[in-house]
Amino acid sequence: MSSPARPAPSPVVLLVYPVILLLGSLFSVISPTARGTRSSSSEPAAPIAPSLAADLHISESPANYFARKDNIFNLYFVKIGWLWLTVAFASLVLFQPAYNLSSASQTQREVRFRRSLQAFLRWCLATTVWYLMTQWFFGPAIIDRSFMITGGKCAQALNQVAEVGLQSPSVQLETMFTAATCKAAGGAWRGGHDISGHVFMLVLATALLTFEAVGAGAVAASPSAARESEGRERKASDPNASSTGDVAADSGVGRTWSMRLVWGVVILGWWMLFMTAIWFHTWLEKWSGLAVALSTVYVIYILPRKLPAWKDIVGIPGV
Ligand SMILES: CCCCCCCCCCCCCCCC(=O)SCCNC(=O)CCNC(=O)[C@H](O)C(C)(C)COP(=O)(O)O
Ligand SMILES: Nc1ncnc2c1ncn2[C@@H]1O[C@H](COP(=O)(O)O)[C@@H](OP(=O)(O)O)[C@H]1O
Repeated sequence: MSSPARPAPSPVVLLVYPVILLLGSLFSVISPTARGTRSSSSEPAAPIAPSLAADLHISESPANYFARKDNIFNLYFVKIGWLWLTVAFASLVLFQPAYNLSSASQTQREVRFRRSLQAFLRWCLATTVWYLMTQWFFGPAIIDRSFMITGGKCAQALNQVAEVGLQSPSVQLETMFTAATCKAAGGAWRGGHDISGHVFMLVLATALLTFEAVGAGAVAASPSAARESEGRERKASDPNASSTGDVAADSGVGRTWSMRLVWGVVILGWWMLFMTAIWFHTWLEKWSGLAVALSTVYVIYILPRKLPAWKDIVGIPGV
């Protein structure tokens, strides 16, 4: 039997994302530093080009540490952001009582096993969308494909190929079909609509962790979970049950630190989203990244509340 529905975050919490983007974009327009950086471009100031940061060589003369592409948080947090999300997500499933199979009754085990499977399924769904959008979609990722479909190309690299007169330029050009290969070849990825991968990934990862953490946290705070931990404490005070006591103590530490890890990733993710909103991309590119991420969140976390058949498959965190 599954537990009764618990308070889950209202979809209204998702408003935090447009608010962050709005504040960041407004700051980028109002702040003399941000405007000064942008106006130093040889490109027209408006509309801000998709490859603005690349064109401005921001990392070479940063107006602000967070405007540098090589800032430590970008390199070791956002650029491997899905790994951070995965570790934080896994820590919830491993250490939160909502999922913990040890010292649980048979019925609790069944509920928790189902919850764990559904949590894994939600992670798989989100990972598949992330992967198709940013890494691979039967070749270049969807973000790269949409950029090219809207007229974007690898500008300088194309010129170089033409100037040097390479024997088979078409072969060269085929390798310029992603932003990464284009930039690696010294080209400029410009001309089309470049959905912000950072906005997409940061919104999806932080929203997902928020929904999961609130769901798991609600179970830990519910009366039935409290009764369980009381039971564990009684066993722990029993000298014949010392090993059970160790498990209870371990899970207490794990539970606390998994939540700290999750909220640490979420808060840093929100901060980096704010930085992206200030220093990178056009308004439209930020909003399109946001729209794709929120649509994914809607399907995985909001739709199951309205569609029982879908809820039976993907579940609701903590239910
Ligand atoms: C039709 C069938 C499709 C099947 C698809 C299945 C997908 C399965 C994928 C399995 C992958 C497992 C992932 C495991 C988790 C990881 O840890 S991946 C390794 C860490 N890598 C990252 O976190 C990369 C994150 N970075 C990005 O996504 C991008 O850099 C960016 C932040 C979006 C920015 O992109 P830029 O190009 O720098 O602008
Ligand atoms: N918050 C941030 N901090 C540093 N660099 C950022 C950033 N947000 C976006 N960028 C950089 O801006 C470019 C476009 O990002 P995206 O399309 O993913 O939103 C990427 O450059 P590189 O691809 O040259 O690293 C990315 O690293």
